Amino acid sequence: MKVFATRVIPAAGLELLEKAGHTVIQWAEPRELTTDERINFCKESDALLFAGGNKIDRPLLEHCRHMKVIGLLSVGYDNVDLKAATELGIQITNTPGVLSNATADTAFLLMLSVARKAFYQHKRILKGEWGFSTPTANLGIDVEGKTLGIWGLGNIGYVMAQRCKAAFGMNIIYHNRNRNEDAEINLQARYVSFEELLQQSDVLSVHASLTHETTNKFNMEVFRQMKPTAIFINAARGGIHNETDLIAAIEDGVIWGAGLDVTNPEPMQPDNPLLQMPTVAVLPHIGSATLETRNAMARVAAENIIAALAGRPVLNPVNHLYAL
Ligand SMILES: NC(=O)C1=CN([C@@H]2O[C@H](COP(=O)(O)OP(=O)(O)OC[C@H]3O[C@@H](n4cnc5c(N)ncnc54)[C@H](O)[C@@H]3O)[C@@H](O)[C@H]2O)C=CC1
Ligand SMILES: O=C(O)C(=O)CO
Repeated sequence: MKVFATRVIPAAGLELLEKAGHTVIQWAEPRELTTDERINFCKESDALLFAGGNKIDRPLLEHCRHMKVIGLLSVGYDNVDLKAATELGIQITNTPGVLSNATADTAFLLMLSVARKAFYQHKRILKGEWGFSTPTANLGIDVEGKTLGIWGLGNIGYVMAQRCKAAFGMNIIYHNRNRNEDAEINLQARYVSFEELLQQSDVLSVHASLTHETTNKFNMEVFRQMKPTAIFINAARGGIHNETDLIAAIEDGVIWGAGLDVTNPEPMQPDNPLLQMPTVAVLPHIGSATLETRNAMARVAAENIIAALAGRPVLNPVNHLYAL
């Protein structure tokens, strides 16, 4: 059968699909597909492997109603209208677990980069501003022994907490939709209210999915409840924080700084004021972008598609999550 991939996909996934007898058509041009191109490819294909691009909305899904499955090359499913897909009988699958380590590593990298103003110091060197150093110049803040607050303690949040506990003996608090017993037992994580999370966290790392509940959650009213020394990390989705409020919060000293792997919109424009701030580190959504992880994600996405096309149950369905 014919599988259309919206980008060139990692070899591990391609090989699995081809070994299962499917023909994979990959969009290899360095530009976004037009709406008509997307519709035409979907009409001609039996499954879609969504590896990036514009939202899979109801109008596109109407052209995919003959498909058994759309496999996402991501764990996030906020870019799909799950309700429409479910109503049209199309299974949507994602790639949970295999990308947790790489994404948590990115959050960890951002945390240290902000605490030590690393991106800013790098830019100073590039501009020939190494200059005359003194004992009171270039000071960052320690994270050793401080309190890490995780908002959304699922797969990635757990690994971030684990890494911060092991490396820096950080005290872990969290707020989530449900309690996480593993984290409470193994990491001595303490469940707290959202308000307490804001008040107690020295580093607050966001790992919840983007939903109608989490959109714009971190706004000025929320930043004002945080410590003036707090570091805000978002390696989940840019829509969870309000960028205008984040800029103002850092400029006005409401919080210390921010590390972002995700922005709203993406890409962030080069003249964005966040990019000039000493206590800000921004990455271009590379959370899961390691060779090993992207191959693992491609394998999972391919296995889901192969199962659905063979009439077997898929491994990672997400249709049921649309009401959350
Ligand atoms: N930067 C990047 O490249 C990547 C970003 N992500 C993002 O990270 C998110 C999390 O991924 P996983 O940890 O694998 O998902 P997960 O489903 O294991 O964890 C998400 C957690 O957030 C919690 N949550 C959801 N809504 C909440 C709310 N309103 N209040 C409190 N907690 C809430 C859930 O209960 C769950 O425990 C994904 O949805 C995706 O958007 C994922 C992978 C890579
Ligand atoms: O998996 C996701 O949700 C991503 O953002 C990219 O890996």
